[in-house]
Amino acid sequence: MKPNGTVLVTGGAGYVGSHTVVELLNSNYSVIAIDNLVNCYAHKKEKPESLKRVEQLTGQTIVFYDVDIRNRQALDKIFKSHKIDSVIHFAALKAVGESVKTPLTYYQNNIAGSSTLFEVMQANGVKNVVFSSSATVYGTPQFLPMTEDHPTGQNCTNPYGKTKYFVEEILKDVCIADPDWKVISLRYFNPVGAHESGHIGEDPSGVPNNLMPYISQVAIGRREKLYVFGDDYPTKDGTGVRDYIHITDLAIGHLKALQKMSEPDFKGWKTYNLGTGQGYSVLELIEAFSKASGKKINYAIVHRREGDVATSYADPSLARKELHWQATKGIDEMCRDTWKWQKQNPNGFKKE
Ligand SMILES: NC(=O)c1ccc[n+]([C@@H]2O[C@H](COP(=O)([O-])OP(=O)(O)OC[C@H]3O[C@@H](n4cnc5c(N)ncnc54)[C@H](O)[C@@H]3O)[C@@H](O)[C@H]2O)c1
Ligand SMILES: CC(=O)N[C@H]1[C@@H](OP(=O)(O)OP(=O)(O)OC[C@H]2O[C@@H](n3ccc(=O)[nH]c3=O)[C@H](O)[C@@H]2O)O[C@H](CO)[C@H](O)[C@@H]1O
Repeated sequence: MKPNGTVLVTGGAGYVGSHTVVELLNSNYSVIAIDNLVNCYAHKKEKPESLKRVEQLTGQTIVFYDVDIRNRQALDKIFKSHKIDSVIHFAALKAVGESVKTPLTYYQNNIAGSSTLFEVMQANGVKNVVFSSSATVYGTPQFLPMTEDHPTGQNCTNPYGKTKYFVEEILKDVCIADPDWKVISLRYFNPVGAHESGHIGEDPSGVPNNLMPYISQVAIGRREKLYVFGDDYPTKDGTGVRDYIHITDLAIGHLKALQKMSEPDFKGWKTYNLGTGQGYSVLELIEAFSKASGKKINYAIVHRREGDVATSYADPSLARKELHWQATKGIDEMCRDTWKWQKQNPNGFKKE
């Protein structure tokens, strides 16, 4: 075991999980990753490709279990076979549109799955957890920039967003019932980019729902053009404005949360925004990506996407003050690293 202890990472083979595992290994944590492979690529059920790449990058080994967080017995066995100090809980389904069509699948996976995980943790005396939440819990912004005390839950327009809100509420109640629990919920704004090596990155299956991977697939020639969802918003150029954050900055935020929870006076439930505090429009992102890649990004303006807001960006000052965390990478690095990953892996993790 390494000096900083052992972290169980659920959903460790996914986009945010794999980048966080790199930073954990590089910072003297031992890692046990679990994933049910529902949204990551594994050749013939071997260790997921993302984690194999993380092992190559770090020169270290990751203990991996192909386990679903809803499988109580399998989880319990893992907790009984290792001395686990903390959990970082990424495992979830995350496609907004899909969640509207199949809400029960989302509630089952994200809420029942999380509550099973917390029960097994409690039974095994592991009571430290960092939870992957999202700015989506704020719903339509009532003021900007959004601080952590912005109301949550009221305007969550889709089941995915509600699962994040409900799991936060569950964790608050767990902390009230048992003061030994230490919980940090990190509300991510818009994670983009890739590890600077280009070895790991975001690998959406099918047509990307999110802007950055879509732009990047246009640049590499996998898609003909980007559809810009609306240019009539009350923003600088009429297109939607978001707070994009580099995935490595986001990953480091999880290490800062673990450090915070290890302080002797830390107790209960806390939440922090992870964003840069800076908003960029769709057209600005297209321009930055064009510059980084040297490619023209073809696009067409189409109607607004249902459920989208005009502008969303964080007030990240609480994380700066209390976690001593601050985003260090700007939009040019986000585009540069996305492009490096895309160029080196035109088909993502799956070699075709
Ligand atoms: N990427 C974003 O834009 C974003 C923004 C805000 C919040 N989040 C949250 O961060 C977390 C990680 O997101 P990501 O972008 O890495 O997604 P991802 O899909 O790349 O990673 C999630 C991983 O969890 C696994 N998984 C899903 N359900 C599981 C289950 N029942 N048991 C075990 N493994 C399971 C998937 O196979 C996948 O590898 C999620 O909770 C997501 O909701 C992501
Ligand atoms: C409604 C929705 O899906 N919300 C999710 C999406 O938020 P966001 O809608 O903030 O992220 P996104 O990357 O889907 O869109 C960013 C901006 O790009 C625009 N855009 C996006 C794709 C595209 O093909 N064309 C285009 O114009 C979109 O209208 C928005 O103004 O992703 C977040 C994580 O990063 C969260 O998971 C949100 O819950």
